[in-house]
Amino acid sequence: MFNKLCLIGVGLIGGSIARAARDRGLCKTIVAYGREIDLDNLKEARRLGVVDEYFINLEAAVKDADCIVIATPVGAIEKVLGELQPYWSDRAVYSDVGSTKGNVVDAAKRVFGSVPSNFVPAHPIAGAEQSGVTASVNGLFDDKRLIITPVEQTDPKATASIQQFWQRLGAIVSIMEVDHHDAILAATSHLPHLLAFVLVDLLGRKDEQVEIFKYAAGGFKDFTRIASSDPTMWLDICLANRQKLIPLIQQLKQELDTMELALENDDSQQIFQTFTYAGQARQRFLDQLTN
Ligand SMILES: NC(=O)c1ccc[n+]([C@@H]2O[C@H](COP(=O)([O-])OP(=O)(O)OC[C@H]3O[C@@H](n4cnc5c(N)ncnc54)[C@H](O)[C@@H]3O)[C@@H](O)[C@H]2O)c1
Ligand SMILES: O=C(O)C(=O)C[C@]1(C(=O)O)C=C[C@@H](O)C=C1
Repeated sequence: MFNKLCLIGVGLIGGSIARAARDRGLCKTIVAYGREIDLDNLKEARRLGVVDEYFINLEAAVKDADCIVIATPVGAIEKVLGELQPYWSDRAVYSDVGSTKGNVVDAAKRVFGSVPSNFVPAHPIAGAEQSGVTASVNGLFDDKRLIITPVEQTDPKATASIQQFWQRLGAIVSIMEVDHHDAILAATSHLPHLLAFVLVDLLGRKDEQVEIFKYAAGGFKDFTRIASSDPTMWLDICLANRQKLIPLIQQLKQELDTMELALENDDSQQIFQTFTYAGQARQRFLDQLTN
């Protein structure tokens, strides 16, 4: 599909894109760009054969690349776009994988005046709590969703090219408005991560934390897996999407208040109804996953 794929940032997601692209023979050459502080990770990416070559010089990295994917934390994307601007090529298609899209589109507007027609914002809804190229895996995107959020200026040909790329990487592609993407993902990804971080923070500060964790098992482990996620990545996501996240935190506080009151009043009906409805709603989610 592409002659040269350049990944700006080759961590869990960038590395998994490279692996899938290689597996499926989608690109002749795959290279990565990183900063000097990323050198160990870049060397590891080369050693593992995830990329053919790595660069700490951006001009050399993007030279002759016909697809450039930004796979850094979302807080770094504006800086990366600024650095890419002098080498921006009309012959290439550009994309990103950031977990939030509004801030990426705003960053592109600030850097370029308007979103370049060959920049196609995208977000794979697949990942893990680990980071770095050593956490990258083959098949991460197989049958997983990927959302593309083109804007008015986006060239339909560039959108089609990124759509085809992700389909051939194994993903199920949807197209969505930027704002809608951020609202949906705030609910199903950003709020749960914030909750997991806050719960473990609360328990981890208690005097009896050693004992608490000693007797914690599956339920706690399942609920808190995502609290092991990278703090920088999640700081960036939560700040970038705070407008959508804050109203959800407020609704959650109300729901917790309702539950507290129900417990105080021994209101079994209210508690049972909530638990039953939640179980049914989760079943609908599971059914959708398998269909
Ligand atoms: N981890 C997930 O589950 C997941 C899922 C979907 C999307 N995302 C999004 O994908 C992006 C990457 O996440 P990840 O999990 O691969 O993170 P990661 O930490 O594994 O990889 C990010 C890489 O970017 C590099 N980097 C950071 N700043 C840079 C800069 N200014 N210039 C060049 N390189 C830089 C880092 O050295 C690192 O190798 C994030 O925007 C994240 O929101 C993550
Ligand atoms: O499974 C995980 O550990 C993830 O964090 C993956 C997950 C999520 O489902 O919330 C995290 C962030 C992404 O933007 C997309 C997917």
